[in-house]
Amino acid sequence: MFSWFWDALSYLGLYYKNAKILFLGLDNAGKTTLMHVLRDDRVALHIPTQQPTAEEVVVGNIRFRAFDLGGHAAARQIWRNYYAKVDGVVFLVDAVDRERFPEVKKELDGLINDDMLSDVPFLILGNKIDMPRAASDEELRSALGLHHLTTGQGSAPMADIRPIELFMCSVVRKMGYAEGFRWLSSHIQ
Ligand SMILES: Nc1nc2c(ncn2[C@@H]2O[C@H](COP(=O)(O)OP(=O)(O)OP(=O)(O)O)[C@@H](O)[C@H]2O)c(=O)[nH]1
Ligand SMILES: [Mg+2]
Repeated sequence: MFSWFWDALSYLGLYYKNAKILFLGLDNAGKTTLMHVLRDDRVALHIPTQQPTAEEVVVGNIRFRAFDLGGHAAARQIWRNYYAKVDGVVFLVDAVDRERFPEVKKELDGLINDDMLSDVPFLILGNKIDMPRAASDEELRSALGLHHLTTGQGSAPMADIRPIELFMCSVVRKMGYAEGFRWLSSHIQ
């Protein structure tokens, strides 16, 4: 209802949704790099994240409170502490590191099947496509078993279906993730 009104406001940059999103994924996937590109519009060097950090970032018409959680095995133990009242998950994958695809799949399956996240949209970002060896969209879908899980890149709300979709990107080249965030924002109430 009145969607033209909200569209007009967001066009003018006057209306922001507020959303809590989590940046998850294995260590070295690019979560902190993405966080800083969104916040400062620049690529900085990062050491592996030890302590979770929260930042306010604005993408399109959404003001996100984004939580950057470490991805190494010990850090994954505390991911669950952040699941309450989450509006969206951004799950980053290093598309170059094929050896770890099984480990990625295991973690992603665990998240997708977690009761606390059962209504939460998942934006999966296949990162580092600036590297020539990076897996293609198709290869990554196969490796992660996404073919029967993803719900399409359209923005139309789907009744009773939890949105999950893969977008390929390069955070350092600032390519691809904006489409993903636009998709995610269209699925956050
Ligand atoms: N080639 C390439 N490298 C990237 C890209 N994004 C991130 N990286 C590199 O990947 C490495 C890991 O990035 P981080 O952002 O620290 O990864 P993280 O997911 O925060 O890792 P943890 O904090 O350990 O969980 C860094 O060397 C980044 O420069 C990208 O789009 N392309
Ligand atoms: Mg990090």
